[in-house]
Amino acid sequence: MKTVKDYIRTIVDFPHEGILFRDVTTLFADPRGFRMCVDQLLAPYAGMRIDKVVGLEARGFIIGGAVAHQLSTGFVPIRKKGKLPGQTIAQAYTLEYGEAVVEVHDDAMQPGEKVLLVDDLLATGGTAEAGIKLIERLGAQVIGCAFVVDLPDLGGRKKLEAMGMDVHALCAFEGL
Ligand SMILES: O=P(O)(O)OC[C@H]1O[C@H](OP(=O)(O)OP(=O)(O)O)[C@H](O)[C@@H]1O
Ligand SMILES: Nc1ncnc2[nH]cnc12
Repeated sequence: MKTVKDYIRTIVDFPHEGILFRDVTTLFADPRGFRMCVDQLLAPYAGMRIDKVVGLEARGFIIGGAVAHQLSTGFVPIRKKGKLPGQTIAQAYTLEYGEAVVEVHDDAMQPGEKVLLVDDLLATGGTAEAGIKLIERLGAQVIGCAFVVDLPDLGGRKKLEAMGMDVHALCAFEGL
């Protein structure tokens, strides 16, 4: 039987030379693959209190919406700067290939709420770290960080675990 990893395609030299881009669109496009992905992302959190699922732009929205629907929770987007219409708080971060700022609506989570953070891929962990900081600045608590892909050589898992986070990933690719 195919695994989640089997559905993920690798594109060489995208978006820059030297990057092996792990493309989850082929996983999301397959009905068995997408269901397997959502079910496996959720499995470790069975029976736990989760008030909100937070997804990181852009591919984290695809998974996060499906996960939130399955859990019957609300969904909150963390977006790149300038996209959210209401009052926001912002957090800067560095990426594998660049720098950026992410934002969340300042009323999107309440103090004490339990949050599951989801994204397609963990590389340096900069994006997820920025997301965690935004969630914590609103007084909510990250009970888990779930990813489809981990790139362990880029150190994201270690960074998040050093912050005390519980990290769950469905598969890993060695190398950059
Ligand atoms: O662990 P990091 O080094 O922070 O990298 C991981 C992030 O990079 C990718 O998003 P990207 O910033 O390319 O945005 P996109 O999903 O909008 O294309 C990926 O979807 C993660 O969000
Ligand atoms: N190698 C990679 N493949 C896909 N998305 C990424 N985001 C950061 N690094 C990536």
